[in-house]
Amino acid sequence: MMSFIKIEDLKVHYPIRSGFLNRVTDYVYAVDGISLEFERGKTYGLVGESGSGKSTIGKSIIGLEKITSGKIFYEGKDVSSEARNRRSEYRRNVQMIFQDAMSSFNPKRRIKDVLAEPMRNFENLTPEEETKRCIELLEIVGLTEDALNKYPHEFSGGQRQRIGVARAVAINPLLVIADEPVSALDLSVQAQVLNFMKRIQDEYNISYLFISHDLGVVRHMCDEIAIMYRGRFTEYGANKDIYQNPQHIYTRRLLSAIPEIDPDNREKNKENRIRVEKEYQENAAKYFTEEGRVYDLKPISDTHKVALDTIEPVVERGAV
Ligand SMILES: Nc1ncnc2c1ncn2[C@@H]1O[C@H](COP(=O)(O)OP(=O)(O)OP(=O)(O)O)[C@@H](O)[C@H]1O
Repeated sequence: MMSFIKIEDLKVHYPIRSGFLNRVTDYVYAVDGISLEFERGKTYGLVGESGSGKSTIGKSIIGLEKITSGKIFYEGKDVSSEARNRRSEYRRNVQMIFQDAMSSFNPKRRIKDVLAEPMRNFENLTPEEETKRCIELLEIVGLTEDALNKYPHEFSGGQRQRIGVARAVAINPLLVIADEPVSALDLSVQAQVLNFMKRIQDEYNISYLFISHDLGVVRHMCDEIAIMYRGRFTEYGANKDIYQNPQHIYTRRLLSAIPEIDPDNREKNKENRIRVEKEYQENAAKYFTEEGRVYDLKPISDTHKVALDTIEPVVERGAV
């Protein structure tokens, strides 16, 4: 299948300023050379600990963050500079769901206006058509028409997140970036929101870039998964490969840290964790540079899966 969006060697380096003259003294290599392709109807997971650069990737794709270098292609066309233009064709097709819909919605606007905003920006609908579409969207995410005239604070966290999902798909985009869409919700509500996301995906053939630090949720949602560490992918592959046959020591370490629910397996799990941690401590030098950054990874197959023997030390760092 052909990809419709292609990210090529994306870098976002933030300058760190210090001293009396406020000079740039160093950079945060928030995103440090990642490549990714999106196909229709698939879910791509970005996992990694806090600060690994997940949100920065999402924000760069949707044009909220200025990219330092690299390119974004949409249907084969270089849109790297268009990504920041909120009215561009590319931006119409890329929407976002934030972690906390409450803070991303204007509290003084009714749900109808929240939902209709993307339609007003990109489509010429009559007021009747607009209302009809809003009601349809609410129904898809399990809410009723009477929500239209209410304000964001009148809804629970889960309901607001569902409204966020409805808003993101209001104009039928190709890609929705979901940055920790359920992390702020109770477990039972999480499942509900995730199920709505899946249903909408089936209905509209949407692709998701699903950003999360929760490996359980990612396993449930994603077809392909990238494991991030300090701005780079340590490993990228199909869900099954990542969970059943992780190649990189960092991936194995992350997976071994998932709490074991089944009491029968708890002891085995603990032993595994100790073994992986020992392996990690002994071998980290092979996989990370002295500054703790990941060595360059060479894609070896269609799914870009990383094999350890292809990891080579980086000789020269590409600074900004
Ligand atoms: N505007 C900024 N200026 C300077 N540094 C920044 C800026 N935004 C992010 N960073 C830094 O870039 C790195 C990556 O941040 P990012 O938010 O992308 O990580 P993340 O993996 O999404 O983490 P989290 O899960 O905590 O959201 C972090 O070290 C962060 O401190």
